[in-house]
Amino acid sequence: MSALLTVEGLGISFGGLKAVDEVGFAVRPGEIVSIIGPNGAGKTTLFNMISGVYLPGRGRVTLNGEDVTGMEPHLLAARGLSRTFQNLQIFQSMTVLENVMAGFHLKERGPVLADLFNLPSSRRRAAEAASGAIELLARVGLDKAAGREAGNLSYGALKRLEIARALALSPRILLLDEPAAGCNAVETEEIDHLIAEVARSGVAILLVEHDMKMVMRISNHVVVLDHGQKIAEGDPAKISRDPAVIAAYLGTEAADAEG
Ligand SMILES: Nc1ncnc2c1ncn2[C@@H]1O[C@H](COP(=O)(O)OP(=O)(O)OP(=O)(O)O)[C@@H](O)[C@H]1O
Repeated sequence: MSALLTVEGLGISFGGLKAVDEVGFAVRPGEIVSIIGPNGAGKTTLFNMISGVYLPGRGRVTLNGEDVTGMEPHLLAARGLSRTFQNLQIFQSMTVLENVMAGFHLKERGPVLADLFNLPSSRRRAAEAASGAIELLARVGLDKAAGREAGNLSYGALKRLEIARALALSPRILLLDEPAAGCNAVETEEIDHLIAEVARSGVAILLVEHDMKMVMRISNHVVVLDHGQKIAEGDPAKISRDPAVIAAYLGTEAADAEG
């Protein structure tokens, strides 16, 4: 199957530092691709360039055959690219249902006047968003929590809520920034299953994650960064025995031990 997302020669510098340097890879529909690497390797910066948060200094991002390099996040969302963030961006005082409905409203962007005057078209959209949101909550195992205030959920449930909200945009590709960070083993496994189920439905997944066991369990393909450069890529089995990858991680541990 041809690639949905293609990244070619992508790079950015901050001052004199090449935070990401000439990185390229591709993601196909239904595939789970993970970006790994030691702290400061450039993973989040790469994500930020792909999702329109940073303007790349060099290179190209192609989504479904269209050059989308440097395109703003809402325009990327309209083209089927949705993302979550490392630090949860949930509205804590809103209900679980309202949080997912907010995702639908991002997609719809209905006429403001219709909403202001509470016209039938606006009420219909709200009803559709509510039923769509409940379906999504069932998919992530949170339908019974629909009426609860989001701030009262466990951390793992909040992470799943964030994925539900990203899915409200009906993405073709979902970028997940550390979806299991801060989760215990049971919560991580629930997120594992959810990501695998979303991929099986045909959505491409691009993941940044520190939990190496999770990465090796669920990824079809792994891209390894170190000091902004791609040092390896391949399936999990190949990556786990790649000498350059082992050296990059051991180098970090040695530095940590010295510090
Ligand atoms: N906005 C910025 N301004 C200056 N330097 C930055 C900026 N963002 C990132 N950097 C630097 O770019 C490099 C890559 O950082 P990045 O956060 O992308 O790494 P990472 O692999 O995501 O790390 P971690 O695993 O710790 O999240 C680091 O040296 C970082 O200090």
